[in-house]
Amino acid sequence: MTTDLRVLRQSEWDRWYGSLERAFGGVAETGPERELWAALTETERSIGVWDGDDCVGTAGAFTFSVSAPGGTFVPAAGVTMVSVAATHRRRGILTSMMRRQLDDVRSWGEPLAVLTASEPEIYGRFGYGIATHQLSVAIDSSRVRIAVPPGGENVRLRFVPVAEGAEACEEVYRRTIGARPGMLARRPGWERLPLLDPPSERQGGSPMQCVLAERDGQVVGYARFHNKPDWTAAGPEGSISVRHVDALDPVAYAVLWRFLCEIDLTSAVRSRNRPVDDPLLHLVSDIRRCEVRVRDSLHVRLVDVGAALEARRYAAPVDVVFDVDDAFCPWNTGRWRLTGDAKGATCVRTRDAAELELTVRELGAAYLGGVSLSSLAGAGRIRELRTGALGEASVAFASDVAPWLPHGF
Ligand SMILES: CC(=O)SCCNC(=O)CCNC(=O)[C@H](O)C(C)(C)COP(=O)(O)OP(=O)(O)OC[C@H]1O[C@@H](n2cnc3c(N)ncnc32)[C@H](O)[C@@H]1OP(=O)(O)O
Repeated sequence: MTTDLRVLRQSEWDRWYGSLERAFGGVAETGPERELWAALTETERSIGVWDGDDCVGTAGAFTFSVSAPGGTFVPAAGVTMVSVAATHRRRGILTSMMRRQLDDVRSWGEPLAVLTASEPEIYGRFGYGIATHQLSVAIDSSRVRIAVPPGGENVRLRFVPVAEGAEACEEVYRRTIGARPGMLARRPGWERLPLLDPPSERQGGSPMQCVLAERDGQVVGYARFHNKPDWTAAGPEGSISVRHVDALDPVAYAVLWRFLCEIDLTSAVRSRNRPVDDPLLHLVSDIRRCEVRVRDSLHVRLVDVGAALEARRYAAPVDVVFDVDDAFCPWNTGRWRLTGDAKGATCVRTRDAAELELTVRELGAAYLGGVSLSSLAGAGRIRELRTGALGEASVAFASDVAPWLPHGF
């Protein structure tokens, strides 16, 4: 069997996307979802694998800018829409697409590739490391109270139609992204993504509802959610499924969570994607009645080790020589001296003795400051060759605020 791997043509998009949909189970998306993904697909950065007229492999790459420790933004390829037809699985088609894609990303000059994985086991072999995690929380809101700091009485909440509130919500999002690593600066068109409201995302609940938080007439936060009514012999047991909560200050944030937890006729509030250091964890009266689960979120791949490590800032002065092994992108393999602090960094090739030995996966995992180098070393994934180098680098790589990817792509 011979297959043809090539850049996607606009005229092929429908067949290409249909092949992707089938690989994810074959349940067709709604019209608005399909239309949005068609508009967002960057065909010239996407590849398809064809067996005759049949599309048997898909992979896309969005043009992203990802927030990094120190408040910088790093150009990144947002790897997406990866699939191989079930009829053609496990004969190397994914590997061939990853090969082509990482070569392309390198030629585009983007130091990073990032993705969210359908299964976390798939991408490590291509040099991706798990850099951010997310919490899912299920709050027993019949028992848990939310503590609001002083000033809550000055925050006014009001329902607005989702479309009417969209611009104000997007502005709040825009103002929050620099504060956490791992967030995406949304390019024009992407503001439509959080407004998608397909039944598959509603957890059996209502269409998306939107509440704005305002102070002195200014929007300072918002919550979007679904309300799922339920009745038992004992009375109402409705639940709230949170889609988004963002606020510009702690008071507005707490007021929004209190609102979500106190909606009449409901006794549970669930959210599938919160930061691992979400202040919510400190607002609740009873953490044991908030089921919390952690999972992987953004996987990061350093496509150009030198450029990537220079593009972020460091929490403490660091001067360390890494010996990097990168089997899939050998141009990264070798010794690199990173010298940096909170103001900037250089990362250049060196012949000096190596101080830390690792693979490019560990650098990807630690890149956004949410996974510590010491923790990776504890798992035997990093070798310290100069005593003290690990601790110094680990402190420097850390981020005060946990990195977080607020939405998939
Ligand atoms: C960023 C995203 O879009 S994530 C979405 C990924 N897509 C999906 O999950 C859709 C359903 N699955 C698929 O389409 C396919 O099974 C894919 C894309 C995951 C894998 O495609 P394939 O062409 O079968 O992979 P390929 O043959 O190149 O496998 C390469 C290696 O990865 C391994 N591998 C592939 N898929 C998986 C998996 N799901 N779990 C664990 N290992 C895997 C293979 O065993 C192989 O290992 P080896 O090199 O040690 O032999």
